[in-house]
Amino acid sequence: MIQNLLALNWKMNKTPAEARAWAEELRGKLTANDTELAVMAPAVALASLAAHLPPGVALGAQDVSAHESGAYTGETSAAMLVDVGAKYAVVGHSERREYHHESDADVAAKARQAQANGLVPIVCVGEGLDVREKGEQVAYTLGQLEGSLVGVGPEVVIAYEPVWAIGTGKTATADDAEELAAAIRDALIERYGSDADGIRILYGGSVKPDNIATLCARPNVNGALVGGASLKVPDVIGMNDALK
Ligand SMILES: O=C[C@H](O)COP(=O)(O)O
Repeated sequence: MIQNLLALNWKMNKTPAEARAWAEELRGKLTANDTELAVMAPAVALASLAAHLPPGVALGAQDVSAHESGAYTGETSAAMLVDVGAKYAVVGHSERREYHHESDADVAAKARQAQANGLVPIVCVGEGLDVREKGEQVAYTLGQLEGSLVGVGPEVVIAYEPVWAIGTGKTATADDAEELAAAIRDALIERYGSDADGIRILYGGSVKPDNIATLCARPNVNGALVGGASLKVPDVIGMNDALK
């Protein structure tokens, strides 16, 4: 049995003070279940969250540099993220791929750097609407996965996020999510053999308290990467409770 991961991606929302208020509101409201909860916060809010998150809630970054250290203005290294208490780093989110032109090779380099420093990369893949309309979502997503995992070990989380479902209110059906998650699982088994058994595959794209249970009930979907619904504590409690 793979433990579900509820990964909250705040994107570019919440100042450190707002992050602290969110963490304090969450305290005492979380009921124990078998789901791991993790917050992917803006880099400047990580220290504040590390000090105020309820025990057991993990911390993550939304990106990480592909470089160890040095003259890379504006970047944050994996070692810095580990030092501030992060366990996870999202890499290859579709917004990074689109707005920052990150290639699969860039994503793989970031994932390798994360792993080299003890961070677990959450590698994002998923097709756009044009690909989906042509029915080529499986081949496209597996191609992205292959390129994004070059040299990357099995200590990884995969997030399948169809771009057409992100922030649009359009959710993939549970069948859509499972189709891709099962294909991703097969590719991971081919790549890692039995080491792939525990790899979590998340679904992301307009996940909310009222659809998360259905999406994550499928055998190959082991949690969710949530954007919009991660910002308000009652929604987070609702999603966490729905995964019981
Ligand atoms: O990282 C999260 C995804 O981009 C999904 O965002 P969303 O839940 O706002 O659709």
